[in-house]
Amino acid sequence: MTRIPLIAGNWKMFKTGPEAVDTATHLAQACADVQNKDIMIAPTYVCLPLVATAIADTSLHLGAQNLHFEKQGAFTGEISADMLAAAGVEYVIIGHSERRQYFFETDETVNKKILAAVSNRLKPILCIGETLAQREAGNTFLTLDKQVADGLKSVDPERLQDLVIAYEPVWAIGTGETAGPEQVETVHRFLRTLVDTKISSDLARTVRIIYGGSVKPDNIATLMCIEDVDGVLVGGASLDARIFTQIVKYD
Ligand SMILES: O=C[C@H](O)COP(=O)(O)O
Repeated sequence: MTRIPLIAGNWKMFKTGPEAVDTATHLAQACADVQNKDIMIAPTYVCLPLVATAIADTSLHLGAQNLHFEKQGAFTGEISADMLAAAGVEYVIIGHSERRQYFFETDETVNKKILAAVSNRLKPILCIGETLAQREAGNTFLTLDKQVADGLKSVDPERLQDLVIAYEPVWAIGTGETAGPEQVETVHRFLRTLVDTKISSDLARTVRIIYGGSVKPDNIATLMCIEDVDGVLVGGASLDARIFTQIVKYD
């Protein structure tokens, strides 16, 4: 089973519209010759239509950083899945640890968001990861098991064909700390086995499991050599088109 690597950039709350268009345009030009890799960028909501236009005739894919699970309604400040789809969005990041930590997202709301995403043919990137305290308490696998099981609860596996799972140890995000290759290999193998045993063997073969947490040009090759690592979710190092291009073109 060949899984096309996904190199995804999460721009978090950075860049104005013109800055996002400029970075996306430079990235698209620099990566025009890249084959057999999916490159995705996720700007802020207000930049989505601008970036969608800027990358329309390029190989780049567009993602959003969040969504609301309701279709519409009195939810001030929120955006629904079908609004994202109508804006040209293809992927959506769900359950990022910053959303869980600062905006009190739970596995239950993550689950509703996954359901809303797949109902609107958006490709969900389910973010999971243990905190340092959970790792030190020996609860890494327990934490990840729960996040996957609860996050994907009651979702028909047939609708998860485009699912991406992003393993992002919370202690490695924006800290310069990267999980060691053995740690990443062990967790990714665990996650694929988990999908196999608890959800579907077919899905276990196709699901892309990507790594996030201080990915940089100097560690990307090591990470991508690891079995069961199907790509990366990059924060800080995706903000500069030149640096992100080095990550995309790691080989
Ligand atoms: O979504 C991306 C992750 O939070 C990783 O961020 P980072 O590459 O800045 O550590």
